[in-house]
Amino acid sequence: MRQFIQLARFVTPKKMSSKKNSNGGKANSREALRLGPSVCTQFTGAGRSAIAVIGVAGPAARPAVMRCFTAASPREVKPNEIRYGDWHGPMRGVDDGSGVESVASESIVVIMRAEDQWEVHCHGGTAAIDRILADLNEVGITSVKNEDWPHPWFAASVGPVTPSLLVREATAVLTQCQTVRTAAVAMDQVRGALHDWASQWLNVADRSAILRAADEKAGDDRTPIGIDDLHREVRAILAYAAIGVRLTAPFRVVLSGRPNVGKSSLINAILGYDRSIATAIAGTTRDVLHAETVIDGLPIRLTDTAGIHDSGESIEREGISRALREASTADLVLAIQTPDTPAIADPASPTPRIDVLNKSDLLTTKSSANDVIQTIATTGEGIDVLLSAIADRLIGAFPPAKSPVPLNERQVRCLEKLLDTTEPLRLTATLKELLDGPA
Ligand SMILES: Nc1nc2c(ncn2[C@@H]2O[C@H](COP(=O)(O)OP(=O)(O)OP(=O)(O)O)[C@@H](O)[C@H]2O)c(=O)[nH]1
Ligand SMILES: [Mg+2]
Repeated sequence: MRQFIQLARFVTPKKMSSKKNSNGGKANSREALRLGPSVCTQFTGAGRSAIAVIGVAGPAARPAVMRCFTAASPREVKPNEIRYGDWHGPMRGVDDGSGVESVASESIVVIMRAEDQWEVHCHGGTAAIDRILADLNEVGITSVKNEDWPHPWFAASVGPVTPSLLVREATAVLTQCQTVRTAAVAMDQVRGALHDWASQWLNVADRSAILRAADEKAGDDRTPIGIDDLHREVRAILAYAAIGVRLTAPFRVVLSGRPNVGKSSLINAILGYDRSIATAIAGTTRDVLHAETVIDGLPIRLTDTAGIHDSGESIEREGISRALREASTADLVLAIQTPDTPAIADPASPTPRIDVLNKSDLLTTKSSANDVIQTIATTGEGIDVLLSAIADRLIGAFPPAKSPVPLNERQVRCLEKLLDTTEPLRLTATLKELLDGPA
């Protein structure tokens, strides 16, 4: 769709608050440019961050930014030069002769990457970001999702020159990651880890080398890569699928144990604030309660649950069955016990578990158990060791740097399809589908 965008009128902050334009209220920006579609998107991750980056691209990028932004210095904007100034939004009243409306402004930084590619760097809070995007929309710039970003320059600066669907999907996931560790895995895919792996195998399949290799005798140096290698690599990549497809969701860590062992006190000690009610009365927590935090760069959702015991009372029974359900679907269970209350977690359960001996201040003799972490929730003792153990357990499952990792169900399905065939034409089609979607 073609759009009309009015030419920017450059006004200093002082003039912004004046009641009349310098030409007596007659607008000098009525001249309109016929321009192609221009778009904007938020490049930085979801939630709050220190600084947010908004991309603006297209033929209307310059006039749109200039209509909303006044640089501190009136020098001409040059490519890649950082320009500091005020974002005041579109100056209403410029064209209707009523004078210019005074609007609150944000201090921001603008960088022109190319004539039609601009970045606005602003405060990372959602209010600032939403306001700038809304202002850009008002001057005719359309908001798009990251994966729909039509200008390859962002991905091109970090990944393959023409981003494949795979890389665009990774870029979209990257913007949703909330911690450094999860973002690093997504960033590796934006840089082309899975893309390059799939492209290399596509070359091999294209040349029908896989069939030849399958026919070669084992140990023949001329054809070191074959279908078995491909399938082995696919299985290794799929082993990271569980992490890759939920990089944007936190790991679920559930505290489980009998009543009164200190589950709620522990969650409060880990979080550093009183999220959960902890009292001396057994049966205080009756329902499931969640709290999000970050441990060693990993997004974690901690879950406090009702103490598990035989109960005849219906509300408590419901709380206990919810507690058991949460524990059975967790990424990690913290099985809490005390010197006088044993653990109840099922040792045969496949859910990874860390055993915690809380109320270790009540130990009458020193415990020699190495595989149990001792804590005193009420003083915070042992909490740092517990945090390291949680991170170690979860990070252990993380792919090493630069590993190809599938980030969504579509990618996982394509990889699984590769395991179902040895036929080069089908391999070629599936690798192409992995890279760029169905033909
Ligand atoms: N001495 C000692 N007391 C603790 C410790 N941790 C918790 N407590 C106390 O134990 C009591 C029970 O703590 P909670 O955190 O409510 O225990 P809970 O496991 O959540 O209990 P329910 O919600 O009833 O299942 C409270 O009085 C806490 O102050 C500890 O490490 N040492
Ligand atoms: Mg509790």
